[in-house]
Amino acid sequence: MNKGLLIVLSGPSGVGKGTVCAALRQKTTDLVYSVSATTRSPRPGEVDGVNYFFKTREEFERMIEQDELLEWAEYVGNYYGTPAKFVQEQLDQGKDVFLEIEVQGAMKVKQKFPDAVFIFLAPPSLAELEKRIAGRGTDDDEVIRRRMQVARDEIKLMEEYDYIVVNDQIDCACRRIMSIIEAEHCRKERIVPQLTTSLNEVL
Ligand SMILES: Nc1nc2c(ncn2[C@@H]2O[C@H](COP(=O)(O)OP(=O)(O)O)[C@@H](O)[C@H]2O)c(=O)[nH]1
Ligand SMILES: Nc1ncnc2c1ncn2[C@@H]1O[C@H](COP(=O)(O)OP(=O)(O)O)[C@@H](O)[C@H]1O
Repeated sequence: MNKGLLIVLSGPSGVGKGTVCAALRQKTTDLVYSVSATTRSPRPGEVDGVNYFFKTREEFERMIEQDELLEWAEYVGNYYGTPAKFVQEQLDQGKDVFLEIEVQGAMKVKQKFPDAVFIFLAPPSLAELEKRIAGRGTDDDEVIRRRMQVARDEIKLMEEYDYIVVNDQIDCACRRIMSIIEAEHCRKERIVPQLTTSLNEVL
């Protein structure tokens, strides 16, 4: 078992993962956020090394070959992946690491880190999801159509997750995620090994 908690948040495009993560960042100081590598072009305002590490396809494929990624996936025509070294270093230091990734990648993390915590951020409805993707104004009609198609398949995998948080309101979704993390820290599998020293007379 890792010293820190690995928390994986997934959910369909447009459900509000980025928005909820930004709100979580403001409310929590004790989570470390992994920065992914991607071949997608930066959106206005996105900064290399902050939002993503922006890579060419050749650079990304080299990272795959050199086993630098904890997981990776191809999503709507682009590669996305989690740099492994940073995540492992933080977990080894006892830090809780937060990954915001799509569903195929989350399933790969599940194979490598069975004790990670998997949270699915669900939309209140498909109509609301489409409204949010379109309302964001970053994708053309064809990309919106493809993201909605992928979303249907992603929602089918919801059962594979430990927790489902409906993103009806940003603050409520954040509160639920923070409660899940808090509860996971109290799981006996995690806490008993830490208590064996302090409670050694009875344990
Ligand atoms: N597997 C995997 N998915 C990622 C990673 N980073 C981001 N994603 C996911 O890739 C999808 C597309 O991300 P992006 O292009 O930023 O669009 P948006 O999140 O839908 O606004 C989202 O579902 C992200 O959660 C990663 O490192 N690995
Ligand atoms: N709870 C919510 N209620 C209404 N709109 C939301 C909510 N959460 C996010 N949004 C909006 O939905 C759109 C998509 O959110 P975003 O965070 O970009 O999604 P994702 O990262 O999952 O693709 C944004 O315009 C955002 O402001």
